[in-house]
Amino acid sequence: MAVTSGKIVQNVFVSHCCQQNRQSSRRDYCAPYTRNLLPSTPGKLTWTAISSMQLRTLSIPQNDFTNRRNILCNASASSTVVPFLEKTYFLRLQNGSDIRGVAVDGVEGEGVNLTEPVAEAIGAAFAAWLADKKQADASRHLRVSIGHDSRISAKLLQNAISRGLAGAGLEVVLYGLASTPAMFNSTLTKDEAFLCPVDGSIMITASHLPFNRNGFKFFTNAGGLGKADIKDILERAANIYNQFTAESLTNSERKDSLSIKTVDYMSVYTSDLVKAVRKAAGNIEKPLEGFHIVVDAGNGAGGFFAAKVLEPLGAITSGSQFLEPDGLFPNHIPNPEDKTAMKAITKAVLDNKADLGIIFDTDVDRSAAVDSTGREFNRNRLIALMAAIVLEEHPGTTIVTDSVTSDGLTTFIEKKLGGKHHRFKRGYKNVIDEAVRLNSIGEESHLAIETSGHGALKENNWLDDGAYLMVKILNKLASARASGVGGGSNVLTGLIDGLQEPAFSAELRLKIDQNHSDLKGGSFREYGENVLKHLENSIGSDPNLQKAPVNYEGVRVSGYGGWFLLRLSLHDPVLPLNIEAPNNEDALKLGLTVLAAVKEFAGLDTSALNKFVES
Ligand SMILES: O=P(O)(O)OC[C@H]1O[C@H](O)[C@H](O)[C@@H](O)[C@@H]1O
Repeated sequence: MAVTSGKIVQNVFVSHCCQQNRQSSRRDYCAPYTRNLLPSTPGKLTWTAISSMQLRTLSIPQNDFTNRRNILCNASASSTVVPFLEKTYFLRLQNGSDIRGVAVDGVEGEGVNLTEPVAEAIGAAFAAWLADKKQADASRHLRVSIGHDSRISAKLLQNAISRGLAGAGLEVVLYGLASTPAMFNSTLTKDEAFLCPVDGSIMITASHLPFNRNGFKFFTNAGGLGKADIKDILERAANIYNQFTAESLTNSERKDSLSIKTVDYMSVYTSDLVKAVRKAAGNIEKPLEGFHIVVDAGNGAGGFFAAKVLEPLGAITSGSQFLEPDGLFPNHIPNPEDKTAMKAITKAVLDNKADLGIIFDTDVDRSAAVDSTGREFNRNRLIALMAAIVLEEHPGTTIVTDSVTSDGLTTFIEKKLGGKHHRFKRGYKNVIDEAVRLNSIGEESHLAIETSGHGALKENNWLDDGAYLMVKILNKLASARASGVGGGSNVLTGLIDGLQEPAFSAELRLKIDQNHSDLKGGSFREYGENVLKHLENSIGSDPNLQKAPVNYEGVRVSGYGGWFLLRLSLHDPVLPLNIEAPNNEDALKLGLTVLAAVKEFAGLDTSALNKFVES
């Protein structure tokens, strides 16, 4: 079964797809949606068909529309069109500090908006942004690396974005199937044989999202680009796109002169991981000899970890699963936050009587592990484990985490490990930036980590790297072995002894209906903020509840031996509600408190919470 967020519908192709209604200011026309499932011809733009699903009714002022080039209505192998697109179309592709969109047709209600010409314009826009940033003059050719995960739209988007970059005079280096952290790493690696360091890097991925989505993450040696940079790039892309002509997109002379090279960079990245474990074990060649470690890559890009990292270190990897890239993700969503995914790796560990299981998300910036008894090291437990490892190396250091971490984790970090827990906001970029900020004002921090499985260490240039988190765990196994401590993954399990875990823990996601009249035309964010304000006011007078004295996101409240946090999702029109409590009854009391406060907001879908309190 493919991973989808909606129903898969059959593609229906039509040849007469477009009716230009010159009398109307609302027009049905062929949006520039390409049929992305066809094999790509590098360097060639081919619009072969447009599906009926891709017909859009967009509100375009008549003049703007007619001032643009002709819209060809018979989609066929020879017809290429470049319809005008509003700037808002591009800005809607922004997802926090990433670009994300629908790249593949086939899910009902999700029309393709990340097309090849849009990707080409984004490539050219990144080129212009980078040139400004690096203040490069025309004599210096900037170099950009491009990698991708296993998604079926990867190659088409890679070719399109490469054309945009190379067409702007940059040197493009293709890495093929790669991980997001490897891409950032390529801006730091000093090895001219591999054309490194690059000035900028792009990962084509939509992380753990369904198969039809895709997107871009951008890096320079200063780290991942932030929200303001992405907005800037998308605004530039809109201008560039609207200057494209069908001829400029298909000009083969221009394409032949582009500088696009291919390099096996993943071999550099993986050998760095191998070296890190060997070094930590006292320069032993095979420090994991005899350990049986199974990997589940969920058919994403992380399959390399078994053959290129674990095996050279001496580990047995038989029983590893879903290592082959398959962009339809036929086995489970590659995401350590997903229950089915965690069940799959746990089963693999138990079935194979392995010492350890390791699981990654699609682009390998999230990870989790499972010990030999099937106990999961994910969410708060993964943070506790990493905090224990890092605090052994850096006593007293501050551990920065996301906002949905448990009270038990704070007690563990502060009372058992002697560190400081700084619970910040959700979002890997937020926690990393906060850790960097703390260091800059003199508060030492060595670890920024989320319950989602994202994590970054100061020693690793604050690279958000799921594979490196696992390397730290492997180091612990290897060094315990080197110092004569046996027992496989017991050494890891022992590190989180004393972590208190709630009997009840749940996350409910309450959707905001953006079209609801209660929003009065305002944004979902504004509406969500109002819900939060109302909740905050309503709990003020309840003696059973205490607002968290320090809180950076949403409304976090303790009471009935547990806590809840209601906050706005980073990207979606959703208010995620986390509840932890010592038992179901107390969890219910917390749920009822929230429900009483939010039920009057008609634009908020509280059905998940209703269901919870009724059950
Ligand atoms: O706010 P949410 O909807 O829970 O999403 C939060 C998540 O968004 C993205 O996936 C980010 O990459 C994660 O770092 C973050 O944890």
